[in-house]
Amino acid sequence: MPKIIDAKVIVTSPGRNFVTLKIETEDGVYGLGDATLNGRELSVASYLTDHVIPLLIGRDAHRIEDIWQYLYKGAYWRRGPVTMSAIAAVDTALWDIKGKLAGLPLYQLLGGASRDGVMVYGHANGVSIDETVEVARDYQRQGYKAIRLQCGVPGLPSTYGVSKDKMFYEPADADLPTENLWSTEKYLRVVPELFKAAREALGWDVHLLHDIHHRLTPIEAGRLGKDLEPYRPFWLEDATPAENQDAFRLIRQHTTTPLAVGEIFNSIWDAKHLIENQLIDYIRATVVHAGGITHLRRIAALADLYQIRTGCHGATDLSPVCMAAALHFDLSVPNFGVQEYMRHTPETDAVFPHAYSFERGMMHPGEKPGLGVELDEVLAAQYPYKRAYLPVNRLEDGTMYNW
Ligand SMILES: O=C(O)[C@@H](O)[C@@H](O)[C@H](O)[C@H](O)CO
Ligand SMILES: [Mg+2]
Repeated sequence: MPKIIDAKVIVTSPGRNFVTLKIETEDGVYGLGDATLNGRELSVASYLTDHVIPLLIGRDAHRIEDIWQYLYKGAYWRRGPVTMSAIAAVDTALWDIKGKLAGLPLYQLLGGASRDGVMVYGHANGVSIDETVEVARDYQRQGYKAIRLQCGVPGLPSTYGVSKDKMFYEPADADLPTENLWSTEKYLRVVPELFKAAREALGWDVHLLHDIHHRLTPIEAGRLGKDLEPYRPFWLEDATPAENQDAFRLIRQHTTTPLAVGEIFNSIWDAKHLIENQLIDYIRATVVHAGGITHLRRIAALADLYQIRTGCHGATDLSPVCMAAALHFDLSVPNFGVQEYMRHTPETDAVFPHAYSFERGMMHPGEKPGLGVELDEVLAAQYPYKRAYLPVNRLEDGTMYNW
């Protein structure tokens, strides 16, 4: 058996923080797993170093399911983003090891390719409608088949999704949380105008998406969904906070615009009611925050029974290790929908050399055994951890709100 003899956590910040688990086996094969939890990174690093790594030493790296169950059931305290990101990192690293030992890219172990490539969506943003549409046009020229549109809201100094750098979006931008202002009324006026302008400029042969980022009540989301129907959006993302899964029923009663949710979900229990009641169309749970490849496959299998497709989260805080894992999953899973792709900076890509590639709107995980991602530890050591928080949001009267 490939016995686990060592494991360690590597924290590096090549432009942003990443937490990576590296597991080594007796025969010199190692695997990597992403454990990055944006703005709360060191809690997962500690969970792994102090509480998980001692449990791994001496185990058979091939027993992925058993180790998953051991860490999930054995903790007694189930679920939660810290626990599930830590379990995800172990799970991903073990799949990487299994692929390397088999001499096969991971997607082959997951049943082989179900498609030729993975459709991804890019994040087009600008302070104004015109600027956003111009950036979207640029994505279209690069061959993107799906584009998410986010623009500034007139009257608000800043909002989710709009960045100074048009190529790289990074919300965790400060040593203490940046405070943003929010007005639902102002926002609801601008988004239909944005979609109208985008359809006029880009035509109908491109999928257009939008992220509400948890900011509307169900009835407000129903109204936005209805207002956008003439422009046929591919999806509306995170329309309302999903702690109350039944909130999505109210949105559904008012619009046929497809709904996507789940980037902050950490287990199948967060999605069970949404899926079984067909309250959503796309499930956005991803490898690192939802218990790894093993658990994500379980979520996708449940979703498939209800014709719900996958749309994995893929922002910059999901490391190239997670991106690679997601692409192997996407290529193999029967009910794939789309994959988010926010480019990493060249500094990040240099620390994590990888086999996955992008061409004309489609991505492929590559043919290297395992995940096909490396971690240059010498380079990583040059970028020490730097505290960085996600922003917070307040209404114009100062009330704390959802970011
Ligand atoms: O869909 C997305 O990409 C977002 O909602 C993210 O930018 C999200 O804000 C970050 O990943 C938070 O860490
Ligand atoms: Mg989102």
